[in-house]
Amino acid sequence: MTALLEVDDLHVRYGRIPVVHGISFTVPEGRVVGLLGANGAGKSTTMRAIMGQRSATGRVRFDGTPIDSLAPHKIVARGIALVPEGRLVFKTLTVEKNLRMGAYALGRTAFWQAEAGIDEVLTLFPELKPLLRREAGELSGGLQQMLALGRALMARPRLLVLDEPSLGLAPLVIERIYEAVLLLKSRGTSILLAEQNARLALRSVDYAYVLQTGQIVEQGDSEFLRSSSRVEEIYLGGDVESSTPSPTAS
Ligand SMILES: Nc1ncnc2c1ncn2[C@@H]1O[C@H](COP(=O)(O)OP(=O)(O)OP(=O)(O)O)[C@@H](O)[C@H]1O
Repeated sequence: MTALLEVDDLHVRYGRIPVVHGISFTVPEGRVVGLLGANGAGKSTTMRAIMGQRSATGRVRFDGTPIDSLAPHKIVARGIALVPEGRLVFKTLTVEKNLRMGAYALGRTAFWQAEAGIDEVLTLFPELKPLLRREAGELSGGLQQMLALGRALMARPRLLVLDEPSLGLAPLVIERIYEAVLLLKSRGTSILLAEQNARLALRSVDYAYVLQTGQIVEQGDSEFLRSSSRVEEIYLGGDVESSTPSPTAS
């Protein structure tokens, strides 16, 4: 299968300190690929480097074309959208304006003609519909995460890069976010998903890479990784299968 995203020998430093040490991985078209790893493993740094937000060495190709020397807005325009860790919605703008801002990556006209995209996002997250005129900062963390995901989808990306979408959210909300990931997957959206919570991610990914202190230490399909002692050792100290989040209060 052709790789939509190819990352080859990526190195990233913060000042003099190297934090990503020559990692290589691919995201095939239409697949959900996980970057799993504990806190500080280098997942966000890798995603920021792909998006051109951190300088790095190595090669990043998207749809066969190098993107590693492009400015962030050009990378977005090529068809990659990032949902950053911590959501980062525009808190003082309304929900609707936030969504329109996502379409802005496609040009000024797209900002004003975003109705079809907004309708699609509301199909995915109907909970946002009554909140379109509310300021994003008034929303709960879960709704802000839905909005952040919706805003990224407004750019009609060919690749969605999701950084820890479950972070800090209650189990019921996490279920909703992952339902949406599975729906997007069923529609053929290609996704690169960073998750600290391996048990969650392994329910959605086709294939995943395990990062530990900036290096890939394990990779495989979800079935393989569920039974990997390496994954257990890194995250769980227990059974990957048996610990799915329970649907308690949000
Ligand atoms: N702005 C920064 N300046 C210096 N070091 C940083 C910076 N951001 C991250 N780091 C360091 O880089 C390493 C990788 O961090 P990164 O955020 O990429 O990890 P992560 O796997 O995404 O974890 P998390 O879930 O905490 O975001 C860590 O050691 C972290 O302390």
